[in-house]
Amino acid sequence: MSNNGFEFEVDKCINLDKLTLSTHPALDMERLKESVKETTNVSEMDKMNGVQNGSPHKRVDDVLEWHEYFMASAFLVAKRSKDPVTRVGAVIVNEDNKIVGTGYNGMPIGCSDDEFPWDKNTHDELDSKYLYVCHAEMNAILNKNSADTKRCKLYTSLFPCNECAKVIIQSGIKEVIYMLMCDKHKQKPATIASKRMFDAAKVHYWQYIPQHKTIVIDMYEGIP
Ligand SMILES: Nc1ccn([C@H]2C[C@H](O)[C@@H](COP(=O)(O)O)O2)c(=O)n1
Repeated sequence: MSNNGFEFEVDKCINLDKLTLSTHPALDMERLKESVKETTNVSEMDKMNGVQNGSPHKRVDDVLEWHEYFMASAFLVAKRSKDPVTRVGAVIVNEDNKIVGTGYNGMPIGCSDDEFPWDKNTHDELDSKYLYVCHAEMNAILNKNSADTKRCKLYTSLFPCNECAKVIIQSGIKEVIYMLMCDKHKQKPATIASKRMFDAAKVHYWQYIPQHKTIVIDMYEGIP
Protein backbone atom coordinates (compact mmCIF):
# COMPACT_ATOMS: atom_id res chain seq x y z
CA MET A 1 0.00 0.00 0.00
CA SER A 2 1.36 3.41 -0.92
CA ASN A 3 2.17 5.79 1.85
CA ASN A 4 0.05 8.77 0.94
CA GLY A 5 -1.84 10.08 3.93
CA PHE A 6 -5.21 8.71 3.02
CA GLU A 7 -4.22 5.12 2.30
CA PHE A 8 -2.07 5.02 5.40
CA GLU A 9 -5.10 5.93 7.52
CA VAL A 10 -7.23 3.36 5.70
CA ASP A 11 -4.71 0.68 6.54
CA LYS A 12 -5.01 1.53 10.22
CA CYS A 13 -8.79 1.46 9.98
CA ILE A 14 -8.77 -2.03 8.55
CA ASN A 15 -6.43 -3.33 11.23
CA LEU A 16 -8.47 -1.82 14.00
CA ASP A 17 -11.64 -3.25 12.58
CA LYS A 18 -10.46 -6.84 12.98
CA LEU A 19 -11.86 -6.68 16.49
CA THR A 20 -15.23 -5.43 15.33
CA LEU A 21 -15.37 -8.14 12.70
CA SER A 22 -14.87 -10.89 15.20
CA THR A 23 -18.00 -9.81 17.05
CA HIS A 24 -19.99 -9.09 13.88
CA PRO A 25 -19.56 -12.10 11.60
CA ALA A 26 -22.09 -10.67 9.17
CA LEU A 27 -19.66 -7.94 8.20
CA ASP A 28 -17.95 -8.62 4.88
CA MET A 29 -14.25 -7.73 5.16
CA GLU A 30 -13.66 -7.40 1.42
CA ARG A 31 -16.69 -5.17 1.03
CA LEU A 32 -15.52 -3.11 3.98
CA LYS A 33 -12.07 -2.61 2.44
CA GLU A 34 -13.68 -1.52 -0.82
CA SER A 35 -16.02 0.92 0.86
CA VAL A 36 -13.15 2.38 2.82
CA LYS A 37 -11.13 2.89 -0.36
CA GLU A 38 -14.14 4.54 -1.97
CA THR A 39 -14.62 6.86 0.97
CA THR A 40 -13.18 10.30 0.38
CA ASN A 41 -14.17 11.66 3.77
CA VAL A 42 -12.19 9.47 6.18
CA SER A 43 -13.37 11.21 9.32
CA GLU A 44 -16.55 9.10 9.51
CA MET A 45 -14.54 5.91 9.14
CA ASP A 46 -12.12 7.21 11.73
CA LYS A 47 -14.94 7.70 14.21
CA MET A 48 -16.20 4.19 13.54
CA ASN A 49 -12.78 2.78 14.19
CA GLY A 50 -11.84 4.79 17.22
CA VAL A 51 -9.36 7.10 15.51
CA GLN A 52 -9.47 10.43 17.28
CA ASN A 53 -7.33 13.47 16.61
CA GLY A 54 -5.33 11.45 14.11
CA SER A 55 -4.16 8.88 16.67
CA PRO A 56 -5.84 5.46 16.71
CA HIS A 57 -6.86 3.94 20.02
CA LYS A 58 -5.69 0.41 19.39
CA ARG A 59 -8.05 -2.08 20.92
CA VAL A 60 -6.59 -5.00 22.83
CA ASP A 61 -8.29 -8.29 22.03
CA ASP A 62 -6.64 -10.54 24.63
CA VAL A 63 -7.85 -8.93 27.85
CA LEU A 64 -8.40 -11.54 30.55
CA GLU A 65 -11.88 -11.53 32.04
CA TRP A 66 -12.00 -11.28 35.85
CA HIS A 67 -12.40 -14.96 36.70
CA GLU A 68 -9.68 -15.92 34.27
CA TYR A 69 -7.39 -13.24 35.65
CA PHE A 70 -7.84 -14.31 39.27
CA MET A 71 -7.62 -18.03 38.56
CA ALA A 72 -4.52 -17.52 36.43
CA SER A 73 -3.09 -15.50 39.31
CA ALA A 74 -3.73 -18.46 41.63
CA PHE A 75 -1.78 -20.70 39.25
CA LEU A 76 1.03 -18.17 39.12
CA VAL A 77 1.14 -18.01 42.93
CA ALA A 78 1.30 -21.84 43.01
CA LYS A 79 4.60 -21.59 41.19
CA ARG A 80 6.12 -20.47 44.51
CA SER A 81 5.38 -23.84 46.13
CA LYS A 82 8.22 -26.28 46.65
CA ASP A 83 5.96 -29.30 46.89
CA PRO A 84 7.28 -31.69 44.24
CA VAL A 85 3.87 -33.35 43.77
CA THR A 86 1.04 -30.88 44.27
CA ARG A 87 1.43 -27.13 43.97
CA VAL A 88 -1.61 -25.13 44.96
CA GLY A 89 -2.26 -21.41 44.71
CA ALA A 90 -5.06 -19.32 46.19
CA VAL A 91 -6.11 -15.72 45.70
CA ILE A 92 -8.62 -13.75 47.78
CA VAL A 93 -10.54 -11.01 46.03
CA ASN A 94 -12.73 -8.37 47.65
CA GLU A 95 -16.00 -6.87 46.44
CA ASP A 96 -14.11 -4.25 44.41
CA ASN A 97 -12.23 -6.94 42.46
CA LYS A 98 -9.05 -6.16 44.35
CA ILE A 99 -6.69 -8.93 45.42
CA VAL A 100 -6.33 -8.82 49.20
CA GLY A 101 -4.37 -12.00 49.81
CA THR A 102 -2.47 -14.75 48.08
CA GLY A 103 -1.02 -18.03 49.30
CA TYR A 104 0.56 -21.28 48.20
CA ASN A 105 1.24 -24.52 49.99
CA GLY A 106 4.45 -24.36 51.94
CA MET A 107 6.06 -25.00 55.28
CA PRO A 108 5.33 -22.62 58.19
CA ILE A 109 7.59 -19.61 58.69
CA GLY A 110 10.82 -20.71 60.32
CA CYS A 111 10.39 -24.29 59.12
CA SER A 112 12.71 -24.48 56.15
CA ASP A 113 11.15 -25.68 52.88
CA ASP A 114 14.44 -27.44 52.27
CA GLU A 115 14.69 -29.18 55.63
CA PHE A 116 11.12 -30.32 56.32
CA PRO A 117 9.97 -33.36 54.36
CA TRP A 118 8.00 -33.26 51.13
CA ASP A 119 7.49 -37.02 50.99
CA LYS A 120 4.03 -38.58 50.97
CA ASN A 121 4.06 -42.28 51.68
CA THR A 122 6.52 -42.65 54.50
CA HIS A 123 6.72 -45.41 57.07
CA ASP A 124 6.81 -42.84 59.85
CA GLU A 125 4.09 -40.21 59.62
CA LEU A 126 6.53 -37.67 61.02
CA ASP A 127 8.64 -37.98 57.86
CA SER A 128 5.85 -37.00 55.50
CA LYS A 129 4.73 -33.49 54.56
CA TYR A 130 1.16 -33.81 55.78
CA LEU A 131 1.81 -32.97 59.42
CA TYR A 132 3.67 -29.77 58.53
CA VAL A 133 2.57 -28.17 55.30
CA CYS A 134 0.29 -25.12 55.33
CA HIS A 135 -2.32 -25.23 52.61
CA ALA A 136 -2.54 -22.47 50.04
CA GLU A 137 -6.01 -21.34 51.08
CA MET A 138 -5.08 -20.98 54.72
CA ASN A 139 -1.91 -19.11 53.80
CA ALA A 140 -3.89 -16.72 51.59
CA ILE A 141 -6.21 -15.92 54.49
CA LEU A 142 -3.33 -15.48 56.93
CA ASN A 143 -1.44 -13.31 54.41
CA LYS A 144 -4.37 -10.97 53.74
CA ASN A 145 -3.54 -7.28 53.65
CA SER A 146 -7.03 -5.99 54.43
CA ALA A 147 -8.78 -5.67 57.78
CA ASP A 148 -10.93 -8.70 57.09
CA THR A 149 -12.08 -10.96 54.29
CA LYS A 150 -15.82 -10.62 54.82
CA ARG A 151 -17.83 -11.17 51.62
CA CYS A 152 -14.64 -11.88 49.67
CA LYS A 153 -14.17 -14.55 47.01
CA LEU A 154 -11.43 -17.14 47.10
CA TYR A 155 -9.95 -18.55 43.91
CA THR A 156 -8.03 -21.76 44.36
CA SER A 157 -6.44 -24.20 41.98
CA LEU A 158 -7.59 -27.15 44.11
CA PHE A 159 -10.84 -27.67 46.01
CA PRO A 160 -10.29 -26.79 49.69
CA CYS A 161 -9.89 -29.54 52.27
CA ASN A 162 -12.08 -29.61 55.39
CA GLU A 163 -9.50 -27.80 57.51
CA CYS A 164 -9.24 -24.93 55.04
CA ALA A 165 -13.02 -24.92 54.63
CA LYS A 166 -13.36 -24.17 58.34
CA VAL A 167 -10.92 -21.25 58.07
CA ILE A 168 -12.63 -19.98 54.92
CA ILE A 169 -16.02 -19.98 56.62
CA GLN A 170 -14.71 -18.38 59.80
CA SER A 171 -13.04 -15.61 57.81
CA GLY A 172 -16.31 -14.55 56.19
CA ILE A 173 -15.44 -15.56 52.61
CA LYS A 174 -18.70 -16.12 50.76
CA GLU A 175 -17.62 -17.66 47.47
CA VAL A 176 -15.05 -20.29 46.51
CA ILE A 177 -14.05 -20.74 42.88
CA TYR A 178 -11.92 -23.76 42.12
CA MET A 179 -10.47 -25.27 38.95
CA LEU A 180 -12.21 -27.92 36.91
CA MET A 181 -9.18 -30.20 36.48
CA CYS A 182 -8.17 -30.07 40.10
CA ASP A 183 -11.25 -31.52 41.72
CA LYS A 184 -9.37 -34.79 41.93
CA HIS A 185 -10.32 -35.73 45.46
CA LYS A 186 -14.08 -35.80 44.90
CA GLN A 187 -14.80 -38.89 46.99
CA LYS A 188 -12.46 -38.07 49.86
CA PRO A 189 -14.09 -37.48 53.26
CA ALA A 190 -12.22 -34.16 53.50
CA THR A 191 -13.88 -32.95 50.30
CA ILE A 192 -17.32 -34.20 51.27
CA ALA A 193 -16.96 -32.54 54.68
CA SER A 194 -15.91 -29.26 53.02
CA LYS A 195 -18.97 -29.28 50.81
CA ARG A 196 -21.21 -30.10 53.73
CA MET A 197 -19.83 -27.18 55.73
CA PHE A 198 -19.93 -24.76 52.78
CA ASP A 199 -23.57 -25.70 52.11
CA ALA A 200 -24.53 -25.18 55.75
CA ALA A 201 -22.63 -21.88 56.00
CA LYS A 202 -23.98 -20.67 52.64
CA VAL A 203 -20.58 -20.38 51.03
CA HIS A 204 -21.19 -20.64 47.30
CA TYR A 205 -18.66 -22.85 45.49
CA TRP A 206 -18.31 -23.59 41.81
CA GLN A 207 -15.84 -24.98 39.32
CA TYR A 208 -14.19 -22.58 36.95
CA ILE A 209 -13.86 -23.79 33.38
CA PRO A 210 -11.01 -21.90 31.73
CA GLN A 211 -11.40 -20.41 28.28
CA HIS A 212 -7.75 -21.00 27.50
CA LYS A 213 -5.62 -24.00 28.37
CA THR A 214 -2.54 -21.84 28.54
CA ILE A 215 -1.91 -18.17 29.13
CA VAL A 216 1.49 -17.01 27.96
CA ILE A 217 3.17 -14.21 29.86
CA ASP A 218 5.77 -12.37 27.85
CA MET A 219 8.09 -10.74 30.38
CA TYR A 220 9.31 -8.33 27.74
CA GLU A 221 5.89 -7.30 26.39
CA GLY A 222 5.60 -3.55 26.10
CA ILE A 223 9.31 -3.01 26.61
CA PRO A 224 10.80 -1.36 23.53
N1 LIG B 1 -6.90 -27.58 48.91
C1 LIG B 1 -5.61 -27.95 49.07
C2 LIG B 1 -5.25 -29.25 49.05
C3 LIG B 1 -3.94 -29.58 49.22
N2 LIG B 1 -3.02 -28.62 49.41
C4 LIG B 1 -1.61 -28.97 49.50
C5 LIG B 1 -1.08 -29.56 50.69
C6 LIG B 1 0.02 -30.48 50.19
O1 LIG B 1 1.21 -29.76 49.96
C7 LIG B 1 -0.55 -30.95 48.96
C8 LIG B 1 -1.33 -32.23 49.08
O2 LIG B 1 -0.44 -33.21 48.80
P1 LIG B 1 -0.81 -34.42 47.85
O3 LIG B 1 -1.52 -35.43 48.68
O4 LIG B 1 -1.69 -33.91 46.73
O5 LIG B 1 0.50 -34.89 47.36
O6 LIG B 1 -1.37 -29.91 48.51
C9 LIG B 1 -3.40 -27.31 49.42
O7 LIG B 1 -2.56 -26.40 49.57
N3 LIG B 1 -4.68 -26.99 49.25
